[in-house]
Amino acid sequence: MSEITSSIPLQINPDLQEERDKASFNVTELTHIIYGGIEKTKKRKRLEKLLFSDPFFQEYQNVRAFGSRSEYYAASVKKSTKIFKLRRQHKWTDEEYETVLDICHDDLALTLHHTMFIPALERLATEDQKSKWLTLAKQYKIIGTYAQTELGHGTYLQGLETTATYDPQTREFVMNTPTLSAMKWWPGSLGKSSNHALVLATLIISGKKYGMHPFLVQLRSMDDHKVLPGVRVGDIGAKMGGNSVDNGYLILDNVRIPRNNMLMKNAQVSPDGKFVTRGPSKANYATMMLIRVQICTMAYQVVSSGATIGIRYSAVRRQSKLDPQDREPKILEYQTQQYKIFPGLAMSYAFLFASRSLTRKYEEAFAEIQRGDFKSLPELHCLSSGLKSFCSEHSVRQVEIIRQSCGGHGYLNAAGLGMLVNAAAPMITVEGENTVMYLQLARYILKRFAGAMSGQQLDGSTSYLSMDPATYVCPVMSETDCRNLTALCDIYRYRSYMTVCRVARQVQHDMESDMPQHVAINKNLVDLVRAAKAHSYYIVVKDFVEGVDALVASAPVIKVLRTLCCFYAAHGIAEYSGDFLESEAVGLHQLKWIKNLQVSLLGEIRPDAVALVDAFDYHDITLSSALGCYDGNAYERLFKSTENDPMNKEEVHPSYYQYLKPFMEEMNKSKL
Ligand SMILES: CCCCCCCC(=O)SCCNC(=O)CCNC(=O)[C@H](O)C(C)(C)COP(=O)(O)OP(=O)(O)OC[C@H]1O[C@@H](n2cnc3c(N)ncnc32)[C@H](O)[C@@H]1OP(=O)(O)O
Ligand SMILES: Cc1cc2nc3c(=O)[nH]c(=O)nc-3n(C[C@H](O)[C@H](O)[C@H](O)COP(=O)(O)OP(=O)(O)OC[C@H]3O[C@@H](n4cnc5c(N)ncnc54)[C@H](O)[C@@H]3O)c2cc1C
Repeated sequence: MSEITSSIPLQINPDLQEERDKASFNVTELTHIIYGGIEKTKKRKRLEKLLFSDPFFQEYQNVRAFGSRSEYYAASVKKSTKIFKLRRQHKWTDEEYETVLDICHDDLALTLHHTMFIPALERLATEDQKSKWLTLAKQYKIIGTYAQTELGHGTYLQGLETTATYDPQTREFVMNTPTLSAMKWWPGSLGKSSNHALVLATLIISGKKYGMHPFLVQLRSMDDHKVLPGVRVGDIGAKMGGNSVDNGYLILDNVRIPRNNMLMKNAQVSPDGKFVTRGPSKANYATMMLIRVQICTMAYQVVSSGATIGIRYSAVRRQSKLDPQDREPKILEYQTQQYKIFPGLAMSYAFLFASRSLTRKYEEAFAEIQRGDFKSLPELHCLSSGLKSFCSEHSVRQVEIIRQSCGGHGYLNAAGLGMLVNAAAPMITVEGENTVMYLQLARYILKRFAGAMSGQQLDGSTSYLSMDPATYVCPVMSETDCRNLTALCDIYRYRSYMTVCRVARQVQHDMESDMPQHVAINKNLVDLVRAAKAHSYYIVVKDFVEGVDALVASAPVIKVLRTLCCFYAAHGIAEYSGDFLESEAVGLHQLKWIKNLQVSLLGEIRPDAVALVDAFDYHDITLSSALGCYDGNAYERLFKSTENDPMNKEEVHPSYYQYLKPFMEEMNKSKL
């Protein structure tokens, strides 16, 4: 009788324990740094315990893995409502609620209610409107979504076709979807869940268009959830990932809403149809900026989860031979394996510091904006656009590399990596498609560069554009200098400066050659995006270096973070060496030294790799990966995962009786 069973051993896999035993630093200390202190870590643990003591959270994993789309959606609605109830019961703050979402690590059916609907009401409604709608939304007496994107337009907001025409006779807006391409298409929680939507539509008064404004529209009856007259709403279909969310379509046919349902913080329509604005013209774009900032944090969570799975698995998987006399090594010993996974590990810490810095800037600017001071808005818009694009692009790419690094098992749903990649992929598209957002940053950088050229003293993230390039000497003079974080940061800064400078001069030259501005810009779009990427890379490296420099921590923690920071910067220079050489930020000698350093740092990070991912302190249910579990019993967990698979419920699958059996019988009788 075979002794092979799917029971999970009680002890930690010795290969993983061995890694933990040799860590050079205190993992708990680093965990506290990651979560912002002991109290916050403890609070997170308490929330984790509260959530995961409910068996539903375990069952949910099964539905997610094996349920139909409809079952998955239903389970996700159940999960959302459970969380909403807990939120009310425990009076969670926004921060605590966000922690809960991090712990759940999955798109919830009703996510948009908190991530966009409520923030939009907070940012776009007047105080009177808030006291009505925000209160109802916070008490879950209405459930809403943010319906902006249309079938024909997502990026180009000025092209939105949904109309809100003011009727002064009845003091109502008449909401319409005039064409097929005008139907709302994509909003999360719209198809089946929400009974209200914040519809972004072009305001029309007496035949004149006044741009995009927000209107609160009731979609479904509050008694039986039936769709109201004039409204057509449904789900847009299955997606690559995120199928717990009912992204929807919406068609409005002469739906009348009271005048007060236009959110009027930034612009008002008086009862007799007069239009007045307050604040900057882009004030109605405020909710998108908030989510762009949050996407940077999400990118950190995605890449750090991927790194945790990849590193733990690589420490327990043994394959092939290094030393022919020795046993098969852990695949983590192979330099190529380290080269696939450690960039994701270093990126996790880079994005942790960068997203923290961006969030701080956002909070400061938001407080100013609330006081009516909009001076930081352009800088924040561009910084968040660039970092949203940079962090999402790099994290999604890196997690896919990590998935590949787990070989065949990485392709299984039970590995958790495919789901992670598919759920993270939309970060590249949502809240402004990355290329378009990079171009928003590029436009800002060009203006700032022009300002610097005309002698303006710049501040903020672009202040370095005032530098005199003639004074630049590569700060890496010897191999040892390569470990100097400030020197590496300077190299990024100069590369960014030169990339910006080159494209700015080219655009200027093209325009001076009588090319219309839009032609000159389009001719240089690829280089403009390159400049925005170079600037974003510099900001992330700078935030990482400054973040580590400012840390108050033990020497071993500082040491390991400096090593990671150095690796992150060196790896970027090696990966994009063409750009760094072309901009003369480094010469061939320096590049060779930096590449050598990059490789030797792989070996330095290796002993601490497991401890560095343990510090993220992800719960097994959060990671949802047989390969990345804390105990390292990957094979047992993989085998165990097959038990719940409906494919294995019967010894003989019904398809045998339906198709295979008759086919075999026919073949056996055939004389051919
Ligand atoms: C939790 C995860 C859930 C995920 C849910 C996903 C939800 C969603 O996806 S909701 C839909 C998101 N949609 C988007 O993000 C749309 C992206 N498009 C846009 O934001 C705009 O169309 C955009 C910015 C590309 C162009 O805007 P447009 O009005 O044409 O302005 P544009 O002519 O380019 O710029 C005009 C000025 O406004 C500025 N500006 C543009 N946006 C902003 C802003 N948000 N804040 C401040 N200034 C801004 C520009 O910098 C520019 O300044 P300047 O004149 O000084 O150079
Ligand atoms: C999972 C998911 C959830 C979403 N949730 C919501 C939601 O809740 N609410 C909501 O309103 N929307 C939502 N959206 C829609 C999302 O915001 C849009 O898809 C996004 O803004 C991109 O717009 P688009 O689809 O029009 O892309 P497009 O603009 O059509 O992009 C296609 C290509 O055109 C290029 N392009 C377009 N314009 C330019 C330009 N000016 N310069 C250079 N290149 C350009 C882009 O770079 C891209 O390569 C969601 C989308 C997804 C995938």
